[in-house]
Amino acid sequence: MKYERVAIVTTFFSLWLSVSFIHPSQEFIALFLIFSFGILHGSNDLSLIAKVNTASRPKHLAIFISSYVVTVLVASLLFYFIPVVALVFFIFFSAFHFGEQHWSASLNNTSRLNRFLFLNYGLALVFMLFYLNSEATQAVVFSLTKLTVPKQWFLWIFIVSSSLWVLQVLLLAYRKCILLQQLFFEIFMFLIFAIVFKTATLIWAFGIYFIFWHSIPSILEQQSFLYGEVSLRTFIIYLKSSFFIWLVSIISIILLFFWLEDDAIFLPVLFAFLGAITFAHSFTISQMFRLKK
Ligand SMILES: CC1=C(/C=C/C(C)=C/C=C/C(C)=C/C=O)C(C)(C)CCC1
Repeated sequence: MKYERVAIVTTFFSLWLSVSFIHPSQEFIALFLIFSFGILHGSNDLSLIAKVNTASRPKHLAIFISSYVVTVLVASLLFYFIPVVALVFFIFFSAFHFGEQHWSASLNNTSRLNRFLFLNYGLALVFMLFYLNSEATQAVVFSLTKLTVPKQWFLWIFIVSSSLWVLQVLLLAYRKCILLQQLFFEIFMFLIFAIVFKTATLIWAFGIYFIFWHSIPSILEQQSFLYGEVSLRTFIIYLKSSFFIWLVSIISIILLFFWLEDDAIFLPVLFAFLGAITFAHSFTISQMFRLKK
């Protein structure tokens, strides 16, 4: 069965969970999924880097790995010293990264226009989530930056970016690069996401998209890129090869949690942590898609 169908059924099931479970349970399931599948999908980057650089010399690989580590360090420092700048970059990178993963089956990532579509799709999705959970988002952003972002900003960025991605897909359909049905399907899915985002709490709403529409498809894509097929056998190889980095990430988050005396800033710090690893991760995944085409 195509994974997309599984994701649709799971999304409806998550919607049912959103109405039947009260807040702490939604938060608990979301954090469990983010820590398991969410962190896992970014834990195999070193194998991807090694595969992307197979043709090159070990020196090239070493430079690539060092720049990965430096990017994570610089991003962490940026979150600590200039959180506003870090957050803006983080949202843009994440939006592009979500869009690229979402459209990877239908569009290549070498065309500038397609890359602009990925960015607008991701921005529309992320800002729809923020707008429909504006108070909770404002609270997390405030703890990170000490700034209150007006709710209207979320709405305007959503309106502009969603109009742009719909227009671009219409253009692609006109040029016969994409079927018009796909546009209807994507708009339909956006409406489903809007219902989910409105019904669930911020973290559960984010978790539903991040896990079922981003992390799991990304793991499947990485399995096929690294080991040539998607099967239980290659999933076990994937698990083994990402286990160490996954464990280090989880231990770091747990240490951070105990180190922070104030529980209220755990969520902002978790997002800053995700942010620090997102820059290098999204770059690695882009390289993977580039090579796959
Ligand atoms: C939901 C949410 C935020 C954004 C989170 C994002 C955009 C996460 C992206 C993670 C990625 C791309 C991980 C790696 O693949 C903010 C702005 C922190 C504020 C409050 C709630």
